[in-house]
Amino acid sequence: MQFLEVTKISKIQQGVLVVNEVSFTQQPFQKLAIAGETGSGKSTLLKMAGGLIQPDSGEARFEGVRVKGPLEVLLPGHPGIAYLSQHFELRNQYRVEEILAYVNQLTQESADEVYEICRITHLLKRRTDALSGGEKQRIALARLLITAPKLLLLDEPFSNLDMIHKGVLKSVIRDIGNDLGITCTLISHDPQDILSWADEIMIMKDGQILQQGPPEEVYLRPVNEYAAALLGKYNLMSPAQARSLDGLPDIHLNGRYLFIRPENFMLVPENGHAPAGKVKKISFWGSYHELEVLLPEGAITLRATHPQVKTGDIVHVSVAPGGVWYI
Ligand SMILES: Nc1ncnc2c1ncn2[C@@H]1O[C@H](COP(=O)(O)OP(=O)(O)OP(=O)(O)O)[C@@H](O)[C@H]1O
Repeated sequence: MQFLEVTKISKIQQGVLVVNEVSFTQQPFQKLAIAGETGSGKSTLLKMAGGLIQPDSGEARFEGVRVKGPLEVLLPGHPGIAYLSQHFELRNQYRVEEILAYVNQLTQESADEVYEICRITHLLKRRTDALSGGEKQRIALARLLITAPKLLLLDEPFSNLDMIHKGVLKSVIRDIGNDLGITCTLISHDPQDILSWADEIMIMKDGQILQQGPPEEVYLRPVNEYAAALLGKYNLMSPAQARSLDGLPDIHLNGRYLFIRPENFMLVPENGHAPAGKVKKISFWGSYHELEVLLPEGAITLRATHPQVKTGDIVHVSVAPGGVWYI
């Protein structure tokens, strides 16, 4: 029996097939992230998995039992599955502790642990109209967690949060998995949110799963340019442009496009093999610099920490072992 098993699930919205026969499974404690361009069907898929949207065909099974859609139950949703929407609402004019007490299904001790994990203990006496967006988000999350779900579906939880609140929420989500033993599924546009967190990434396009695999695999070996672009900057060199790299280890001019992430190019001393190029542009990104280097057959983007070069310099480049993929 699978923890969550979605089989050939589909949804038509206003005549458009927005989720198209999608199947996937999730194991207990497996951190699953879903990425995809806006409108690719991520939310619709998760809501169907959580019993919040009625599928037109196919089904989701949670711990072996079919998840009923909203047309089949009085109160939409599944008691074991919590869904944190992008558009959550907290009722105004209440104190935080009142809102939480209303839904709490845990012992006070366990609820207090949830409040600690969600970093909201200091907010319990506050009124809900006296909270920042990030604080509201964490309270909405705590409110779901004290209903004792086994699976938590997080739909773009980081949107509209600044770096500080985002950092706090990321720690909260990590602790939810580790300390509360709740399995999480996360939708996010931002590669920084999912690459270091997920065990498995699912890339969606046009209502279907385009690629699925561990973060490193999806990041370094995308099936196409769309999947490549979702997870960060990249170089895609046509067979003609790739001739600039002829002679470097691991480079095979096989008529396909060469895919290389910027950090997999390296600046190296002249060695007779490494192609030379002129530094066209340097930009500072905090923990690294990004260089645009003009090779004989086209420009590449590479990342370097503390590069001792300036615009106009001639540099030599190589490719890190395992850093080349062919699309
Ligand atoms: N209730 C609805 N009625 C009509 N169309 C809908 C409805 N809900 C979603 N859609 C459409 O279905 C498609 C998929 O929407 P969905 O919200 O699942 O995508 P998404 O990948 O989560 O997008 P985003 O990242 O912008 O949230 C979109 O084209 C959207 O406009």
